[in-house]
Amino acid sequence: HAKQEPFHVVTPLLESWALSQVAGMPVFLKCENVQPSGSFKIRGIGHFCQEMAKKGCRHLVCSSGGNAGIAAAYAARKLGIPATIVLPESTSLQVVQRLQGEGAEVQLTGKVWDEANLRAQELAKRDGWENVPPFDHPLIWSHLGWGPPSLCFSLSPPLPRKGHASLVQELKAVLRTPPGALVLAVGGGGLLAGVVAGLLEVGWQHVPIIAMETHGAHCFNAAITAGKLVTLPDITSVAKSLGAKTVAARALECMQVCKIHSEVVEDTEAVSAVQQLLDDERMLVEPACGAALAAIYSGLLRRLQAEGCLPPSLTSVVVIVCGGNNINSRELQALKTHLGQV
Ligand SMILES: COC[C@H](NCc1c(COP(=O)(O)O)cnc(C)c1O)C(=O)O
Repeated sequence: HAKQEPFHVVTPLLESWALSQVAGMPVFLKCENVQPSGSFKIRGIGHFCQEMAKKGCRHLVCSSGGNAGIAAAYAARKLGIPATIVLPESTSLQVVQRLQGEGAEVQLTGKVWDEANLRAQELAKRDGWENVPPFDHPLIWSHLGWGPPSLCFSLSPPLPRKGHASLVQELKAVLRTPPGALVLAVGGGGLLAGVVAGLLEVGWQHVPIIAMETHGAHCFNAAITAGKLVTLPDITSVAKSLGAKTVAARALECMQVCKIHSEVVEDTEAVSAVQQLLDDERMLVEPACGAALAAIYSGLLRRLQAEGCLPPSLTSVVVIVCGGNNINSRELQALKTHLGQV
């Protein structure tokens, strides 16, 4: 096999004057919203699909809240492999049309991602298709995960970073010195696991991570509080792309490797952050991404510093703008009306 180029692109790291004013320190935005599939997902999903194609996979099936599905459909088209994407019935027409535009077959089933995932697993079993996990697999993070992260990440040879971990390699190439903190959103925990893999790889495992969720999709925070994996009764947040009811086990294991602050914001704060990023930087992202931005816009970062959870002065903070396709101007207006934000 000739060396296959990854399907993701190197994304801009934008120093945001507006967000730096709000935070009182330099804020860098890692703009994963400009990935070809509309979110960071293509990093891990693209790598997974390329590995499956090498093994002769003949049909991909992926369950998704939308963005992993679009990444899988995009990768499948590039690989010339048929793809079936299974999503919750609440999936927007915009996402369904994008998936069909990528040539994928779309099946809508269940109220939340977990139910769509059961259907995808059935199809994979019945038809011998390869199931592309949206967040819970070492190839998505970029590692053949066996044993605790500290063991498997340190023992393995320094590989060219693939998967979601490739994002951290790009941060190192641009920043050279580590940021004071790194902010990201958590749904099933794949982005978190990939970023931790990348931080270990570049020797930045001491950089604190602020792991953001919205209330009603806070499966990671609930697991930390319980000290074990727990399953939320339902997903009640508007940030449907964070809508996994149980976080990946690897996300909890990452607590042993990096300093992770798990924080939960309200839907109103996440949607308000979406609006503020649009006004400040002229980029429109999903409420799932707004959850990460709310760490700055809601004053949470400053609060963590005031409470001594973070150093009082930080050289900089990187926010992963994860992007997402489940949004447009009409949907943003509908969300604001639904949440009582004029
Ligand atoms: C139900 O959905 C899970 C997954 N979305 C995950 C997701 C996340 C969280 O990433 P994770 O923690 O799941 O790796 C953040 N930001 C955006 C825009 C996302 O789409 C999906 O698309 O299937």
